[in-house]
Amino acid sequence: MNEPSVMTSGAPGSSAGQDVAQRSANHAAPEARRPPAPFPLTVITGFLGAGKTTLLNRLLRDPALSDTLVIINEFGEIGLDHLLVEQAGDDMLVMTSGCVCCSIRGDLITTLEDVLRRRDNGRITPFKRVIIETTGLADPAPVLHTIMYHPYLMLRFRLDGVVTLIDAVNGAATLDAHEEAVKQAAMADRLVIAKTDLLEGEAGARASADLRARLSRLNPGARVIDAAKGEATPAALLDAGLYDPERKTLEVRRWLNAEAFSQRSEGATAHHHDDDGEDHHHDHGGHEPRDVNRHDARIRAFCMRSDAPIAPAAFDLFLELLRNAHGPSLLRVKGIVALDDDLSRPVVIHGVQHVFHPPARLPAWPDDDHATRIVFILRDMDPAFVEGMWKAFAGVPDLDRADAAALGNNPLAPTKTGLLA
Ligand SMILES: Nc1nc2c(ncn2[C@@H]2O[C@H](COP(=O)(O)OP(=O)(O)OP(=O)(O)O)[C@@H](O)[C@H]2O)c(=O)[nH]1
Repeated sequence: MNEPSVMTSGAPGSSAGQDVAQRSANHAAPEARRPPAPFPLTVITGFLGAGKTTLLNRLLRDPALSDTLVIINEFGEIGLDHLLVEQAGDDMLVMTSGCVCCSIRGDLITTLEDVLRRRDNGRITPFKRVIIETTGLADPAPVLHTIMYHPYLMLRFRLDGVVTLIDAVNGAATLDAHEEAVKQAAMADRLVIAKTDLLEGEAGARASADLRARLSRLNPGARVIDAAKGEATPAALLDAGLYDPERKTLEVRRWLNAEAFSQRSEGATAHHHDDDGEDHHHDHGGHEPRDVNRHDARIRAFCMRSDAPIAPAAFDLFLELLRNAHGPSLLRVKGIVALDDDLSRPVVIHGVQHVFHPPARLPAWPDDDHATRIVFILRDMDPAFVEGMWKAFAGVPDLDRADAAALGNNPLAPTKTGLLA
């Protein structure tokens, strides 16, 4: 059986290539020594009034979610949304101490630790899944960081996915006006458009198609779902993570969805879909915001593909540099990477801003394509910069750029004993 916790186990900051196969082998250990499987955790986000509570209400009526614990975060003193969610009691927690992206992060840790303790001690219904509904103003990143980085929570929870609600009527205006809304859409695994039933006639159909196209440009890898058409089912929204509990396998291809992104390959002419939806065979350099969708113009989504395997140490450095120097720009990074120490066993990576799961080694490639593929959703960052950095660390020759050997073995670099030593 494959390791279900591939993306959630291991210590923060550990180096590339932690061995999933080895940890899978641990599964042969007696039942008592097995760590409990981590609970899938879904984050539902979306701007104020987008339809989060309505969707949650509908989902909770489905028997597939009967063992779900819901945590609702409220902005402000009094939580009201729990009055709207029809199912209450043990399975529902309302956090009222503030916005999830600011003061509440510590509270979220305490809440999650507390529910685990109560569950482990048999004091609450044994939930099998957790859904967090964030306030409409929330940046989803800190919630994701909580379970990707906290040493205990990352053992007990695995991020199943981020579901972002967008209002079909006000969504475009909200995206124009609020950068947070764009970030929520760019970070999603599933994009749910609510209220399409309120759109009428040809103009409505056009507005709906425009919104879909805009969301797909912002976040090509996320599936777009129409709630009013009944598409927002548990099957469509849940189990969006790397681990497929149904098949008990790692669904790397589905999770990565690299095919949905425009590709940038080493040696090829830079090529990506820009925010205006046109293909461009050149780069725009600094990517200054320049059109009406000024927030969208800051987002760049692309897949970097490389046939050159990289040394584990060089890959660690590449990730470290990206994380430390450009963390705020990395809205979402997912990838499968060929390391040159073992070409048959790639590593998977997953990052949200400066927080990355420890890279985890897979027992084998998921398909015949053995190239490195990393999908990036960047804000205020040029894809060409990331690609250039990759080429430098992977040792891919490029015009006007020092290669890895030159970077690491420069005879003119200062030494302790001076240049003539
Ligand atoms: N017609 C229609 N109305 C909807 C739909 N989804 C939500 N609504 C309505 O939109 C309003 C806001 O929905 P909520 O589910 O409360 O939105 P929310 O995102 O939880 O709102 P906040 O918690 O305030 O951020 C409510 O009046 C809902 O009845 C939909 O698909 N169609």
